[in-house]
Amino acid sequence: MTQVMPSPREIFSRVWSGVVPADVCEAVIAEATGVEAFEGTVVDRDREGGRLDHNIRKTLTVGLDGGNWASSLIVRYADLANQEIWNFDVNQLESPFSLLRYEQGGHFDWHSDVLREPASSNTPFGPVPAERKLSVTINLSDPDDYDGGRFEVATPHGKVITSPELAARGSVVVFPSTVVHRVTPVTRGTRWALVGWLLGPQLR
Ligand SMILES: O=C(O)CCC(=O)C(=O)O
Ligand SMILES: [Fe+2]
Repeated sequence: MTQVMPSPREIFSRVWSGVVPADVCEAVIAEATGVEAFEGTVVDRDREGGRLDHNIRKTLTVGLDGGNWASSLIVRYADLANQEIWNFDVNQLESPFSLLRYEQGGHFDWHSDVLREPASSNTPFGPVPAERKLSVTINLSDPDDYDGGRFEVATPHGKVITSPELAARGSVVVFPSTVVHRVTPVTRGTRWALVGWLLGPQLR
């Protein structure tokens, strides 16, 4: 029987289980030390910087500059997944990227990450509007340190995909930024995640 390869459009995420060593996860979390965390906002077309809405999102964010060493983790896995599956035209990491902390009750309801960035002149394409095309999450916490806080993806047909292998500390998930996803409420402890987005010229 011949196997029919799925279209990249039918592949909603690429997961690596436990690939980032625990001491590296610790070192990433330590980047938050002494940096002020701000409450994550949700997109509001009428308000620059978005708005707070704890029904949709309750996270604490530390912004890390694109030059921070941890960016190489995001870029590496985005690049691997992109070569393997989607082959999107991406050319830069959004800066700053995010170190997220979910305390008890922290969650991030169903959303996509699509965001049109203002025209930027530091791309090889000159001053073109950039779009988020690939999203990356790295699970930095030990699964023993929290309950809940599961990352899930929804397909366009409404099927929810939970990847149990993502629970292992140091697991990575890469997905097209258009893919709808969520993080279920943390019911105990603290969950840390490193999150970043690869940008590219506007889709046309
Ligand atoms: O915490 C996560 O794993 C995902 C966070 C997220 O979806 C986002 O920041 O857009
Ligand atoms: Fe997201």
